[in-house]
Amino acid sequence: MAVEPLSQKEIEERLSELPGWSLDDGRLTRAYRLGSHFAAVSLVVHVARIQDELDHHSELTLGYDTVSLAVNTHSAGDAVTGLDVELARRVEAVAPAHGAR
Ligand SMILES: C[C@H](O)[C@H](O)[C@H]1CNC2=NC(N)=NC(=O)C2=N1
Repeated sequence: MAVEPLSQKEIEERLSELPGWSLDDGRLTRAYRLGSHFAAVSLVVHVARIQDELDHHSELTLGYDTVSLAVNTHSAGDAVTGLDVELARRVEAVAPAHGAR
């Protein structure tokens, strides 16, 4: 299935419903802070499962108590698409249960 790049306006509309997410250097990005290193690892594992389910993968970075994501769609020429928004929404839905803020 071909995925189309979102326009700048479409990206801004989607971002208005994703607090904490922004467009940075052509990718949707968000950094979370967790309550411990183990909580951060746990969120990474959960995100990895979501990414495999969606077959869509961010650059996912683990710090001591931080988890950062940056994603665009390689198959759409590294544009931001609905797949990136879907991944962001799915991660937002589970992050609070890990104590992410
Ligand atoms: C073969 C596999 O489905 C593709 O390489 C998928 C995997 N994950 C992906 N992730 C992202 N961010 N963009 C892609 O185009 C992409 N393609």
